Amino acid sequence: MTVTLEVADGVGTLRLDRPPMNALDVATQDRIKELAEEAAHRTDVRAVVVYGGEKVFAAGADIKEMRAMDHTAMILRARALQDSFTAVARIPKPVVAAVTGYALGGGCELALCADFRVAGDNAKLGQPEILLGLIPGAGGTQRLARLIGPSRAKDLIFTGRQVGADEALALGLVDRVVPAAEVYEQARAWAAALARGPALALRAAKESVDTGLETDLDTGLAVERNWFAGLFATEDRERGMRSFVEEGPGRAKFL
Ligand SMILES: CCCCCCCCCCCCC[C@H](O)CC(=O)SCCNC(=O)CCNC(=O)[C@H](O)C(C)(C)COP(=O)(O)OP(=O)(O)OC[C@H]1O[C@@H](n2cnc3c(N)ncnc32)[C@H](O)[C@@H]1OP(=O)(O)O
Repeated sequence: MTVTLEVADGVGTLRLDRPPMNALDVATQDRIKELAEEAAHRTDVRAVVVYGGEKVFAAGADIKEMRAMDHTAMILRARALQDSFTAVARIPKPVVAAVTGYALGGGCELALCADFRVAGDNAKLGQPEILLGLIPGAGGTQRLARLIGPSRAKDLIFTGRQVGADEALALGLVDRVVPAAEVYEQARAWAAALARGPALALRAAKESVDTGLETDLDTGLAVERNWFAGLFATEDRERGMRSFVEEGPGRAKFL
């Protein structure tokens, strides 16, 4: 199976394994959607790591498969492709991408669906679709511009150039750069720390920030205030405020 979901200690690892470069064919894209939806609903999954293995995250869509496609086939396929990646972005739990080696095209677009990206010091990211006469087709034009700004996103999309880990960190495309051998370990540790947090408050925070990026300010503020008020009904809120009052500041933190 090219994609699996392994769950341990509250962390679900969405693992791509389609040698040699984790090229994303249709079957893999569909499987990513299925497992993202499973991770979203499983109560034993409180945070997620997306991982392609020690050597490569994903080199993008399977060009050999795409080459056989005609315009009609892609018209029929394009929405399902975006939906498979949006399923990852919509997981209502913290998601950390563990980026080893190449994350190109659809691979970079998959990493953009995570909340955070930990990159190995040898990682190379980019959207090289322009070199194929295409543009990113799995959300990259939207998510990259929202993450690093429109002009930086246009630079990467117009040129198709790859950026190394240090430049990706400077751009804000990745959040942490670690030795290549430690990528999964560090990404999982981050996810595990978040998995210890108040699940509903984390869901509220993610949905409020993400919805705000997709709508007008008034709607975003409405989402925030509804969640803020709603969280007053939770046990986590009771416990958090009780521990502050009875045990002092700092007791409530979980990270
Ligand atoms: C109804 C039917 C539908 C069917 C169609 C399905 C539609 C799917 C649509 C998905 C669209 C996603 C949207 C996305 O925006 C579009 C893309 O992602 S386009 C692809 C973008 N990626 C790239 O352009 C990267 C291409 N690869 C490279 O540049 C290089 O391989 C590399 C990653 C820089 C690594 O270089 P090297 O280290 O030199 O290694 P090789 O080049 O020799 O590669 C090793 C081996 O892997 C194969 N390979 C690498 N990348 C891909 C790929 N993207 N697709 C397929 N195969 C790939 C390469 O051919 C070699 O294979 P080998 O020769 O060993 O057999």
